[in-house]
Amino acid sequence: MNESGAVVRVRDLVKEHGQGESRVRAVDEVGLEVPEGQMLAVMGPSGCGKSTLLHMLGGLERPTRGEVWLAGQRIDTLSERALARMRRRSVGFVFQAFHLVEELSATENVELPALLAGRSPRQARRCASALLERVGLTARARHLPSELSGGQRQRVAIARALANQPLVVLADEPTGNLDSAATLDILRIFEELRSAGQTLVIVTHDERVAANADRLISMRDGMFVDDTSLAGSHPRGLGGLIGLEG
Ligand SMILES: Nc1ncnc2c1ncn2[C@@H]1O[C@H](COP(=O)(O)OP(=O)(O)OP(=O)(O)O)[C@@H](O)[C@H]1O
Repeated sequence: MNESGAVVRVRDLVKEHGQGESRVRAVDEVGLEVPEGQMLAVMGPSGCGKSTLLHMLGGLERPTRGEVWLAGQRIDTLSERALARMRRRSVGFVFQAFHLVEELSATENVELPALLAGRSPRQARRCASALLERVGLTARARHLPSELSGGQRQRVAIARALANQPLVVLADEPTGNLDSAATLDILRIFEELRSAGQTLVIVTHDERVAANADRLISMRDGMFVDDTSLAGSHPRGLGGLIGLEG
């Protein structure tokens, strides 16, 4: 956290891809503060710069110009090594295509980031088992990703993103590959995380995902064209959202 109370803070952020004639400004002079515990949804037409923004927030891409701060630490100027360490410890990523390790079971996929962060095998196993229970997948813990449905895979990916108790979860189209029922499961998990005070930034094309957020930013041509608070439009801390076993 910094003095403004923001977990994520960016200033005058610009990202240009390519060179010369083919140069594209994907993010154009953007400023943003995400307070602790906020669930922020980012929407906008394809190619408007949503993923590029998310990647910069999590240190997966460096800005062309501007600053990115995570919990009071400036991250865009870190060395590659320090940046990788920061990502491992402080950011949980969830992608549309899941990106699970196909050779590892659900449990092993969730254990991996905990082990990489230096936890003992026993601690990592305990953490994975608690997280898989949290996303309703205890009964599938030994299954390989290929033996799971899309919704179940994404639930494993969310458990993995939470393994190191990240400062922020960054999700890029988390329901983009899922049917309605699986989308609802993911929404319930995000709601549960929000109630627990987890800071989340979710890039989505899905109105239902956006409607569940505290705040909605609309992007166009690399810029923010709208920033609306949705807090109060739905109750916080909805009970009975567990029971996702399946
Ligand atoms: N590595 C890259 N090299 C060149 N151009 C890129 C690269 N990544 C993104 N772009 C361009 O930057 C712009 C923003 O892309 P970005 O993927 O951030 O958009 P998006 O809003 O996430 O789109 P979508 O909703 O389709 O995922 C696009 O014009 C895209 O073609």
